[in-house]
Amino acid sequence: MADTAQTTTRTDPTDLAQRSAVRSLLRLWPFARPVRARLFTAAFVAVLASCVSLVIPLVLKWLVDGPVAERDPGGAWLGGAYLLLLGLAEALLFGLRRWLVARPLAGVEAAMREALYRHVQRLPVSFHDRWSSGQLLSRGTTDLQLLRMFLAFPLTFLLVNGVTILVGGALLLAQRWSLGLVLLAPVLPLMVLCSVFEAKYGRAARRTQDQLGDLTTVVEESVLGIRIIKGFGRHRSQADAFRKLTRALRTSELRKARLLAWIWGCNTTLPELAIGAALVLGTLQVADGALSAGTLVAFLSTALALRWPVESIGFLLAMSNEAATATDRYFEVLDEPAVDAPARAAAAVAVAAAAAAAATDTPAQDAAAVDAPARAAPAPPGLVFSGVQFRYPDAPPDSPPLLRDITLHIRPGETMALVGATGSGKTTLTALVPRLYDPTAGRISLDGRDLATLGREEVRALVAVAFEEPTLFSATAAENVLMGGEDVQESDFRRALEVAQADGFVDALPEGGATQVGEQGLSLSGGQRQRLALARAVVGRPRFLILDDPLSALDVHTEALVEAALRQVLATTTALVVAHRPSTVLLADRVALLSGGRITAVGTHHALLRDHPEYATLMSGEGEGAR
Ligand SMILES: Nc1ncnc2c1ncn2[C@@H]1O[C@H](COP(=O)(O)OP(=O)(O)OP(=O)(O)O)[C@@H](O)[C@H]1O
Repeated sequence: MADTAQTTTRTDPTDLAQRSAVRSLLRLWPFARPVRARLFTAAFVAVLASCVSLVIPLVLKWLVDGPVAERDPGGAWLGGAYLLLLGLAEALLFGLRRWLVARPLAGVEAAMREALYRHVQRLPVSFHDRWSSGQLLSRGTTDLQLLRMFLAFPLTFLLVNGVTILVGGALLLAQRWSLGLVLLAPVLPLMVLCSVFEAKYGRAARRTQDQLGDLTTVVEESVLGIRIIKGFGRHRSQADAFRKLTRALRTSELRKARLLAWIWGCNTTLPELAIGAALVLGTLQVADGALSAGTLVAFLSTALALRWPVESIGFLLAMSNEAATATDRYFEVLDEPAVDAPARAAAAVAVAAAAAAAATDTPAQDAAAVDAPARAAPAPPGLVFSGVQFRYPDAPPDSPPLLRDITLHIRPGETMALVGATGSGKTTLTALVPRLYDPTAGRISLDGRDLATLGREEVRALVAVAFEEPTLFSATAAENVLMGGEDVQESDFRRALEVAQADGFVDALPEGGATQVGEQGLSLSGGQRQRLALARAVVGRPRFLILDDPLSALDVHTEALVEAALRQVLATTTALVVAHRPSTVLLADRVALLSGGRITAVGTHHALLRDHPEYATLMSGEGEGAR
């Protein structure tokens, strides 16, 4: 998984070189827009606070040249009071800034997280095949935290520091232009150094954040696969993989720390040298009587007040770069096209092309050659596959399609068993019906309606599925079942439990249906999980039921009970059931044999046993690929 993540989510170094942090960060605007008033007010308040701090040196100048020089204690007390008030005002303004942004920015982070989650849910399964869960998790957690921190801190303070440095620089020049020039001498070299730093840090930040995603994947897999790890004694190899990744991450973090230390050093040393030089020159000028002591104090106080804004630019740039990287990573997911719209639009275009071609008999017919005949004729009721072809998006382009010219008609109310060797594509074929993937050619129709033109909601209302690997969520047993249908009644719930022979064990759970089944339902046995998944599939009384070997983890006795109950459900629905064993096949009215990517035979179990040696071998469990 970690490897997958590396190949699918790493950014090309040339992309990084061309990447502009500002352009990346500008993409945050739609999310920040609703709180823009607060953000702008907070920035204004912070600029005001910073300017207040620059007034302090001017009061000092007045204090030193006035009351102190004239030995006026009353004036000195007054000066002290002014300084205290200015300090207090600065602190209050900064406090106000923080109050202004804290709550709205938590809202921005939540909205971005919600948008990401919603979008991830709508992304095609092929996206999830490519992306590791850790990379998605780290985008939804660490990256979004970085973005909130950027909006709260560097975004404001880069502006505040910029304004402070400009105003402070003007004050320095106004107080003593020759000393001001000495002090501002490092500005140009620092700007060059900062831009070099920014480019290098951007690359290091990207690497670190990707590595963090890989690490999250390994941790997640280790937690979910703890039984396998313990069962096979794989602690050491898992620990080695983890250590390798943590070391790589540590190296990247150290590189970032080194870069930060380097820019911090430059941002501290060069201004300090300039202040030192200005101090020496200023003292000589005071000694010569060319400069008042108060002006020198004010000058140096202003210079010292500018120290923090200059020094902090390094880490503000670092945080901004990390935020730009986090934005890129966030939008890499958000920019992925979601399932429904394009597929439906494409289908509509193809249907229109076929209809137009059929009407005019123009060359457009060739363009829609694969689909046109199937689309022109209305499909009969039931579940119909017409010339369906499928290739996984990540399969090599020169490889033959996994499914080719699949043509199959499951009549309304009929149950069709799908039999084939391991890896022949049975699961893939069933995955096309709930539109987990769309066929690369051909058409599937449900009661005459083209599947490609149906929205997710419509497909979900018509089709229910139970996969071989039953997935449960960390919720109660009842919630896991009820998510299989809309507006499900208590009576439907009990019926579904009975059909799946799950009522006995669910009632025996400490809190019955209200018992939490734990992450992935791991607190239940494999057979219990499968029965709950089956109950979920039948609870909504779907018109079309897709079962992928749903009885494989049941003991012989329970399997017989579930089969008996399933027969009743199958009698009222149109079903496609992947079957590996004769007992499951016997639930079906007819059987389709999938071989070499095609349906090579359709008939009753007994007829196929008699006429098709391949089928007989599969059912006897003798074939190499049979299960
Ligand atoms: N997401 C995917 N991306 C690329 N190839 C895949 C993907 N999922 C499955 N395949 C490949 O497609 C082929 C068919 O897999 P599928 O799971 O449909 O077979 P199956 O007949 O259901 O097998 P089994 O009986 O073992 O469950 C396999 O060679 C598999 O490696």
